[in-house]
Amino acid sequence: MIIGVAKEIKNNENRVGLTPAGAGDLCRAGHTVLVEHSAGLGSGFSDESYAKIGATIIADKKILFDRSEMIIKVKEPLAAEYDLFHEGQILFTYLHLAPEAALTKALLEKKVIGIAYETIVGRNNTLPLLSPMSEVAGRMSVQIGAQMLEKPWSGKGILLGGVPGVESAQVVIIGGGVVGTNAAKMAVGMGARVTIIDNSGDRLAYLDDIFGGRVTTVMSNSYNIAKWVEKADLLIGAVLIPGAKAPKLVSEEMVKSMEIGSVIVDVAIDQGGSIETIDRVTTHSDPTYMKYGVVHYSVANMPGSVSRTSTFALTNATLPYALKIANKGWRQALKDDAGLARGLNVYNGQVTFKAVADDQNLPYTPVAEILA
Ligand SMILES: NC(=O)C1=CN([C@@H]2O[C@H](COP(=O)(O)OP(=O)(O)OC[C@H]3O[C@@H](n4cnc5c(N)ncnc54)[C@H](O)[C@@H]3O)[C@@H](O)[C@H]2O)C=CC1
Ligand SMILES: CC(=O)C(=O)O
Repeated sequence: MIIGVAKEIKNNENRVGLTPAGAGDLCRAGHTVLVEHSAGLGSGFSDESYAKIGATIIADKKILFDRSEMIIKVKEPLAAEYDLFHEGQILFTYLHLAPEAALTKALLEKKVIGIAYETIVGRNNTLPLLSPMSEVAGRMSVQIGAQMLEKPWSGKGILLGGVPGVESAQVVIIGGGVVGTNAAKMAVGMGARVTIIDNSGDRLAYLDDIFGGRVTTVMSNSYNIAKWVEKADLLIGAVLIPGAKAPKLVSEEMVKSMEIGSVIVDVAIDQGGSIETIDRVTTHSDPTYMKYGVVHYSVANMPGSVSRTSTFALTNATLPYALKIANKGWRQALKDDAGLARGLNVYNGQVTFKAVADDQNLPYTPVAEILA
């Protein structure tokens, strides 16, 4: 198969879809790997490092897209990229289609085979291609939140861990999955008081166990959320209903109840955001805005700024799937792996992921029908 690794164009998106080692594995399996000129630079990989393992460097983005049977990316395509795709081309990347009507329309019109990293399911119902970036973003959410609480960033001027004789900050995390657990690890490590809110009793029991009483666990309902949002110095949004728009769990009134200079980091922004006052996606170059005196941070590609760590972690997870798709062809690979089949979001002008179809009022075609 001819596989194209495209250079990312999103603001400060420094990751790349494959490391040279990953590209090398695909070349050794007999595939042709085309890498867009300078695609790896943001993650510290030169064109030469890809050329050395047998990949071909392509200077022109359009030629790369025209020649490739499968495009491997990191982020969902932006408007400037829509026209580059062609019918029957496989797109293997994060897609986050539920809140992105224009992108969905473009992929349907182009009849792209869109396999989304974030909806592929692994053993025990895990999300193996989302998890590594959720680990990164969860950890980052606390270091970013800690900085935003500093006065020069319009925060209330408090240190997350406090000091002896002065109380530490209250961190409230809504969603105790991969992002939430990693955020809690960092916040506990920095000495903050930490509360995790989730709607799964099993998950809360697990978190209570692993943190050994160093976090408070709370069942998710609007009463509890309102109570804890009011107390939060740093509020982290980390909920997910796979493939669907994030539920808006924190209302405008709840945000108004927060103290001036408190901080919200809504990691769930890539699925549309879980906080009512998060009304825009921000960028690494302009990451925050103020509403009701509260700092709002809503960057949808947080791991893009710690690109070297993230690119290694992402390729570790995606490569086995990329190899399956390339070796067997997409159809057989999906037939052989029901979890990979859950990644198919669009095919030949049809939406094949139910939550995306429901959120966008579009007709839904089950993957089983496509594979029959
Ligand atoms: N902004 C960024 O750069 C990044 C964003 N993300 C996003 O972060 C979000 C969270 O991802 P993960 O932690 O991997 O998902 P996950 O599936 O591991 O965890 C989600 C948690 O939310 C909980 N949940 C669902 N509905 C809830 C409700 N009504 N109340 C409370 N909890 C609820 C679930 O029980 C689960 O524990 C996703 O939208 C993901 O795409 C991930 C990486 C980077
Ligand atoms: C998960 C995701 O959207 C990201 O890593 O950017």
